[in-house]
Amino acid sequence: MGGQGEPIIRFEGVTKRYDDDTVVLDNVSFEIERGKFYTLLGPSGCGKTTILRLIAGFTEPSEGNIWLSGRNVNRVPANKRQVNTVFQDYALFPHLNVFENVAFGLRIKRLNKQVITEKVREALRFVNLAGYESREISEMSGGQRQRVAIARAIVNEPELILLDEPLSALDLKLRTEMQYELRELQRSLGITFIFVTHDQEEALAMSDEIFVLNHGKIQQSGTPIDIYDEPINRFVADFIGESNIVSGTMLEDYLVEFTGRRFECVDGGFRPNETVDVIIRPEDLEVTEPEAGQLRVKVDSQLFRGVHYEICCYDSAGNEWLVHSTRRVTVGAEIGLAFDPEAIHIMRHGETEEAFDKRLEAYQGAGHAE
Ligand SMILES: Nc1ncnc2c1ncn2[C@@H]1O[C@H](COP(=O)(O)OP(=O)(O)OP(=O)(O)O)[C@@H](O)[C@H]1O
Repeated sequence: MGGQGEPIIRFEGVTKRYDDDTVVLDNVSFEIERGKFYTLLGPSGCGKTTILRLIAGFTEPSEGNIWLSGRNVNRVPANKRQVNTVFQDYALFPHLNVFENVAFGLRIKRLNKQVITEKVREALRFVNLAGYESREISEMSGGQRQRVAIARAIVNEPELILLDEPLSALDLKLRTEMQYELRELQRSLGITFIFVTHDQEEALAMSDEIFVLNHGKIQQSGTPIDIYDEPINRFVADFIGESNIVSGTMLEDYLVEFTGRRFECVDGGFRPNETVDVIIRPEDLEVTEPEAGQLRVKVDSQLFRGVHYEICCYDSAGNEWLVHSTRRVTVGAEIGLAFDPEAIHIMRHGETEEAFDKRLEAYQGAGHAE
């Protein structure tokens, strides 16, 4: 096994192609550090499960290399890898009780009886299921089954646990509880978790690092705050939360034009007069009197959402603006919308992280600060 500084997983130019030549992962490279909670986030079919299957060894890359703790595992079978997977349907054995489900892997390893009992009890304590040892799986609720599946993974003391949409079968309340519990469990065990979900709120709440995927490519990776605050392209901005996205022109560094007006912003590094996507989050727009805002819009509809009103408006060019405001407005009225330069996020249309990094490097190389 590699040293502490070594990433636990490294993908280098990994492409996965199926027989009919469909490319489901396209030249993907990333590193996973030890002891963190990672999330693979993206819409259905974007390649999340394929990445987990490649890590676990259930499938091989068509091109590129995969390293686990510094060792190339391209041809290493699943049972020779120190990886445990928690599947969406938990894949528990219905004919075995809770204890035997958790003990299964240890029995295969032929550990002695007393060691098995101790380890299973400890794993069940960790997931708050002490006392449930002799229960049948059919007598357990969805959330409890989920915990059994996790106990079964952690009892093997793996360095890495892969979780493929493990919360998707649970109702909203239980799901939120389990999100919290899983996060706490990962922190206290210090094991690397790689969690797959298509739910952006879940990803934001749980992760140290998120990889946003689309069409077999990593669109952006970073902390939840990085990804939420500085989405790299229209896809990420849209996928990660509600956003207002309009077309604009970058006139020069820190000056952008959209809706026929010029606005100061905090982004640079674009070509003069480059067409860009301009993004402003609904919560960054403030409702003002019509003449006091930078934008003048007409209110089309308003919904009460508990913590705020969700207001849908249109400007005179026909652009839709979604606003989250604690202030109630009148449908049909004209209002103003105010925002800070920091609230304006500028993106090159369809730009990937790789292209973004190159652009930023060139920009900084030309003597600009970030
Ligand atoms: N054995 C296979 N043969 C051919 N195509 C496959 C195979 N397995 C997966 N695919 C295709 O690969 C693509 C990516 O699948 P994958 O399961 O990785 O997506 P996902 O992001 O996990 O989606 P979901 O959220 O729906 O589970 C899909 O278009 C899928 O149809």
